[in-house]
Amino acid sequence: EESHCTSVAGMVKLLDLEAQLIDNLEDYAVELEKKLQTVKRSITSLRLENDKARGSTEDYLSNPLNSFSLIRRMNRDLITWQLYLDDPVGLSQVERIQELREHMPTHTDVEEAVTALDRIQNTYGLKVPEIAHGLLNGKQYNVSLTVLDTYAMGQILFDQKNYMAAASWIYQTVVLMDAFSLAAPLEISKNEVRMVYAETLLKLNQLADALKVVNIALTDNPQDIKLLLKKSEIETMIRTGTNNAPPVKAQATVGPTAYQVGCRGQFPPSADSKLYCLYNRTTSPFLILAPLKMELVGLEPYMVLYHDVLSPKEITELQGMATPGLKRATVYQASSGRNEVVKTRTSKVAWFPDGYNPLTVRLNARISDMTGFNLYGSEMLQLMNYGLGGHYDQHYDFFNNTNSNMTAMSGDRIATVLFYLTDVEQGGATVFPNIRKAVFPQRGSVVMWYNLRDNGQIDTQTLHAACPVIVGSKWVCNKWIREREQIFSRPCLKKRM
Ligand SMILES: O=C(O)CCC(=O)C(=O)O
Ligand SMILES: [Fe+2]
Repeated sequence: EESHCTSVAGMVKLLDLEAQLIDNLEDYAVELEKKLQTVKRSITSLRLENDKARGSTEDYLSNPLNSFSLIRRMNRDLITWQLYLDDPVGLSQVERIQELREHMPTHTDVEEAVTALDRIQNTYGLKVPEIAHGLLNGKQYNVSLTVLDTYAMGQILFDQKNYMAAASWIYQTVVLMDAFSLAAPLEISKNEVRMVYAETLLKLNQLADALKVVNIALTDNPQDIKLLLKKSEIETMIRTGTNNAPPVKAQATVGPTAYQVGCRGQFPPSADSKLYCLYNRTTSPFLILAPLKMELVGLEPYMVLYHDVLSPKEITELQGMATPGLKRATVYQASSGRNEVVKTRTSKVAWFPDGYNPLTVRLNARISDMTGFNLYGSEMLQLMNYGLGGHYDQHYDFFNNTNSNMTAMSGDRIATVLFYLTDVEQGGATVFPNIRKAVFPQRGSVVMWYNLRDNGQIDTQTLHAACPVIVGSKWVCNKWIREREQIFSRPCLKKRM
């Protein structure tokens, strides 16, 4: 599975593909036009001859040449016409669509895109009508959804049994239908949508509302059998107090979770006076020559932010290196002992060995300078690009030492270094809900934190997540540093727990 929507860079080729589809449709129109012109031209000359004859039928037919010609064309030409009309237009274009379909997004891609948009809505507490009109998290964009978009959202959320969300999107579709006129073959009927809306309300046990919707539809189409049947079905349900839908849980009215608050940029600013900014000239000798702007973000866990670490040229080179090889990111699953594609991490990644090229060598040297860690035995550099609503749900980067096959060689992930290659217009923060810290991507900056405590134990305060991107193409470069090589630079300290 290609999983198109999980990286912005990976979706670029879709636009190219769409252009090919449009060209193909145009070729089809040209073919159709040619045939149409042929038919029209023949009609003119045929009618001319026929009119002339009918002006003086006897005279016309007395001439042997006329009557011969009439007999001949009504037999032989007619057969030719029949064959011509029967010959399908644009078969090669129809075949071309079939070929192109292989590279097109699948139903699974659409489902993933629906889930992503729903995720953006939930995480940031957005309203469906606002999204539909291009108002995203308080910012108006010059783009809006069509009724086909909102209808697909509703239908697929319905199929996923997310009836609450489905109802909002289908209601939005009913509302939008007054303003939209769809052209064949893509038109949908208002009745069909109302019927689906009623069906969704039934799933939510809102019988009276469902009946109202059916009644409104009936005023437009009093004779519609399906609607009449639905009406009596709902009336029976109301009378007998039965509904085959399972009871719905009341929508929780609790406020946003700490994670959601963080994603929305609503954690209070830190009042800790031990947190400050400085030029780091000490972590490694190189920093005496080239000190780095450092901001202490937190002490437990230790977390720092470096600014202006990557140059625009380096960023462009990194993106260029990664783009052709981007693959859906995976997560280590303890249950299977393998790395697997999961719904909780939607991005694409490309891995680069330390000595891949001069840039990776330089980058790794810079990581050592910033952290004081020896990277021998650490994991490869990961270059990641997030896509539509791309995120990484709350997780820890450490394996936890019970997991011996991943940690046997080089130990656990003592620290994480995360470079931000791009600014993200909206969303996409890295959030630490337990310590109530959120780091928003800034092109060229780096966040680094310790996943293990001084005594080598895992630090559960490092729980973190990549919030869904709302608008932007979020690129990060990640390095997971392993603990074994740090035995002398950061020995386990028994006394501090
Ligand atoms: O992209 C981010 O903001 C965080 C990524 C992350 O946590 C990870 O890759 O482990
Ligand atoms: Fe992480």
